[in-house]
Amino acid sequence: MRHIYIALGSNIEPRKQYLLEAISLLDAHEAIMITQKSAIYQTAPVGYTEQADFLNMVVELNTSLSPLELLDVCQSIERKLGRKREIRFGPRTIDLDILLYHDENKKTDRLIIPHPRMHERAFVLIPLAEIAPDLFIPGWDKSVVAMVRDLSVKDKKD
Ligand SMILES: Nc1nc2nc(S)n(CCO)c2c(=O)[nH]1
Repeated sequence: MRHIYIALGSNIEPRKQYLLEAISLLDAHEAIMITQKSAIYQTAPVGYTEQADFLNMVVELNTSLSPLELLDVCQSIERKLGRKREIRFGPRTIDLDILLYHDENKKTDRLIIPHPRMHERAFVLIPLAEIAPDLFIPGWDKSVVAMVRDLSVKDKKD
């Protein structure tokens, strides 16, 4: 089965509501079907640390949309939920990042898949391992996968 994974994040209240609304907007799209949702994890900000904690999660979906068509839908949901791109890595109402699109590799000025920073982000890897424990991620060794899978059990928030 071919799968697509999207990471979601929010650190402007009401964070959980923004996550749930984004998922419902994705699932309401006629060409998108959400097939799995991770738990929601509260995570300390990485990169730009002078901001509030995030709520993060990952969803698995199937779609007939192309990667760029899916990106257009994600960006329209971000706009609809009030995403303002003031500070590049700053606070946001909602963030939707395409992580993996089947086994496609794509590098354009709009979209790079697999997501170029997913391998260094526990706030992505832990929810992803929770819903796709057997996913083979190039560049990962088994010990990392086992550690991340253990963490995903311990750190679930709800
Ligand atoms: N914990 C955490 N830190 C982050 N830093 C940035 S930028 N972001 C936005 C990622 O696109 C996050 C995030 O979603 N979660």
